[in-house]
Amino acid sequence: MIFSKERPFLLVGAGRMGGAMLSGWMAEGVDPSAIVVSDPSPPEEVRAVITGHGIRLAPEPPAGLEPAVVMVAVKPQLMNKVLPMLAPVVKPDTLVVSVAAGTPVTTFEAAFGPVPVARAMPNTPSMVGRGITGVYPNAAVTADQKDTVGSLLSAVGEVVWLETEDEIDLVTGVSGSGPAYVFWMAECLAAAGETAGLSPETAKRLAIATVCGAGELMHRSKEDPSVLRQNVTSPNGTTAAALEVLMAEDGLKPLLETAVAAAVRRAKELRG
Ligand SMILES: NC(=O)C1=CN([C@@H]2O[C@H](COP(=O)(O)OP(=O)(O)OC[C@H]3O[C@@H](n4cnc5c(N)ncnc54)[C@H](O)[C@@H]3O)[C@@H](O)[C@H]2O)C=CC1
Ligand SMILES: O=C(O)[C@@H]1CCC=N1
Repeated sequence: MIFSKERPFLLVGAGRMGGAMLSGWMAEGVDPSAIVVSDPSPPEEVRAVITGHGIRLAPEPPAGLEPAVVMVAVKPQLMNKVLPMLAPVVKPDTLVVSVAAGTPVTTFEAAFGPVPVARAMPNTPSMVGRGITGVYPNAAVTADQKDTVGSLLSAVGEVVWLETEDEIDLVTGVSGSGPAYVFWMAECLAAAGETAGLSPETAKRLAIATVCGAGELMHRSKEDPSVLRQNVTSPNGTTAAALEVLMAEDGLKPLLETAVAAAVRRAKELRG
């Protein structure tokens, strides 16, 4: 890692995403004394992680800090306010990592000069070591810095290096926002079970266990998801009956395509 107590890792914004990664890093044994968090009001559960590990917390980037890495994890709409506050601590060799949807590399270069910038798009399963992050580095990112970003992100899940910055918006639509689609599917499955006549508790329990179990099976199996699907589907059986609805021309596939396209479009709008 290129950061240390003297030249720390500064996390700016420890909310749902920043906090999820921080929790993941603590679980993986990253040195808490090499981390500084700047956030005026982190959520209670993230504050507990910060204080529990004795991580330095400040409402603003502490003056005089010379971070080796700054990770920006605030809302894209706050960039105008946060980047000028960060400018004094970003040194020419500070690696700036942004997880913000939309905000392009040029915004960071305009704020800090020709510094190394890596745009990353993680997701909240990073909290349990099962995230996936797409990363696009600008030309100024050194091999050591790339290694550090790769190690940090792979400590909390998988890493996909991207060839072009435009791909970040696509990653956002698929895996950045994707966990919410899966949670919604679990909610809908539970609601459908309730409509069918199960108690709310049982329907929810069945839906959650099914989504988690199918996810874990897909994770551990070497088979393609389509094979795992076929393994559930007896000819002329119950699954086939349900899949006929989900796989219809106006079924889940076009719906998800429309949903992902909406997320990608929103990511582009957030560029401002
Ligand atoms: N939540 C998610 O699943 C994902 C979020 N992202 C990106 O992460 C960024 C943050 O999103 P969330 O964590 O969901 O939002 P959030 O609202 O949960 O967290 C934002 C944090 O920023 C803090 N903050 C506000 N003003 C600040 C300032 N001046 N200096 C430092 N911190 C400040 C807030 O107190 C809060 O803790 C966004 O840009 C989003 O696009 C990226 C991938 C997934
Ligand atoms: O909803 C959002 O804008 C952020 C980016 C990806 C997930 N959450």
